[in-house]
Amino acid sequence: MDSVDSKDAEKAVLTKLGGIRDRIDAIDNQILGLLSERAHCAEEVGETKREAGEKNIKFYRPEREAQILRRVTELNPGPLAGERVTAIFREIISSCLALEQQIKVAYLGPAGTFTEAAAQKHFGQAVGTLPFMLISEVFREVEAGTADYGVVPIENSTGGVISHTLDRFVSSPLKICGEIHLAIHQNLMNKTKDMSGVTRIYSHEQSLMQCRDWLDRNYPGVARIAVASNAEAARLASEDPKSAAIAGENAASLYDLKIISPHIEDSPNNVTRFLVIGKEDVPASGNDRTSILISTHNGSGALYHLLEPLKRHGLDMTRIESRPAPDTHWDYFFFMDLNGHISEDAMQAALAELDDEAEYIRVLGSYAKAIL
Ligand SMILES: O=C(O)C(=O)C[C@]1(C(=O)O)C=C[C@@H](O)C=C1
Repeated sequence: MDSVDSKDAEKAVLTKLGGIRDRIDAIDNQILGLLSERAHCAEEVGETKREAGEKNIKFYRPEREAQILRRVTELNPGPLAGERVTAIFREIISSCLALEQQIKVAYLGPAGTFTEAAAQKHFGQAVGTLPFMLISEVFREVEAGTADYGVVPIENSTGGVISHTLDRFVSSPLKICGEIHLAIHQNLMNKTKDMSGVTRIYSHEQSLMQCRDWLDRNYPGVARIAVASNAEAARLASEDPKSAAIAGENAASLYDLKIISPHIEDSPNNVTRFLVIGKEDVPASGNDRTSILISTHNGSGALYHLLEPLKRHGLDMTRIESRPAPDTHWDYFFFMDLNGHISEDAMQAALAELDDEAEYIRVLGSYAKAIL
């Protein structure tokens, strides 16, 4: 191609791009107009809720949000992935909710942890988030009303259950208002991107466990040091060139660290489940889970008697965990997750029978199942 031809070709590309960009500008104008219209609707919803003057007005409606997100994901014609569409609509709803009320969400910190990422995934960027260093502090802040909701980890697909969270439910009056599933990607990071002089790798014990095989293969001689959180690990690595950290991308950008090896978790399906805790009961969304806390007398067939009514009423139990009771009165508490909502007939009938059978039973919450 001579230079005249190549100039013509370049011009043609620019003309074509210019045309497409004009279309994008026109679409953006429409999106902006529609966003503004939606935001006005949210303001109207807020005013209507205020006018209704209920004592405990619920501006945040997790069941409604779940329905919206499921609907748009189902309708999504592509080519954007469902997960991307959900994330975009989450932010729209988050910004609309902020027009109604500024809610505060406490989470297991510090900033840069996966729990922060989970809180942002669920509530969007327009809510105020407050980090606390202990799971019990997150519960306390919500119980005291300093925060409206809390986000705490409950289980990881590799590391198992987070017993601090389960145990806290035994003494707390709080309810479970939602769940969040977050794909966890662990990354090896340090200040220089050079591992030659590194003698220590810091991380949370759960993260070290999730990367154990990878570390055995790649850094068998480097000491692994468990610290309070991944973010703390990143902070330590940012202050010491002889150390590295295993943490999420949030922590890398927060502490200005460079990622040496991304996605080093042993299991490609490494997911952590988080719970949203609050003071309210959540109405049914159409695809819900119910968590209960139950204890029974010790004795032969005790657990069978708890499970039998569930089977008879056709309820699926998706998880059962046992924890020792904090006093000697009962031996064990069981945490059960059941498919369905407390307002459904089968659930009510089964729980009424369990109430007769059990020493103690409490519904921790019925809430929408996690969305993407
Ligand atoms: O439908 C409501 O109740 C609203 O407040 C509107 C809206 C939304 O933007 O769609 C905002 C916040 C709620 O958590 C749920 C939905």
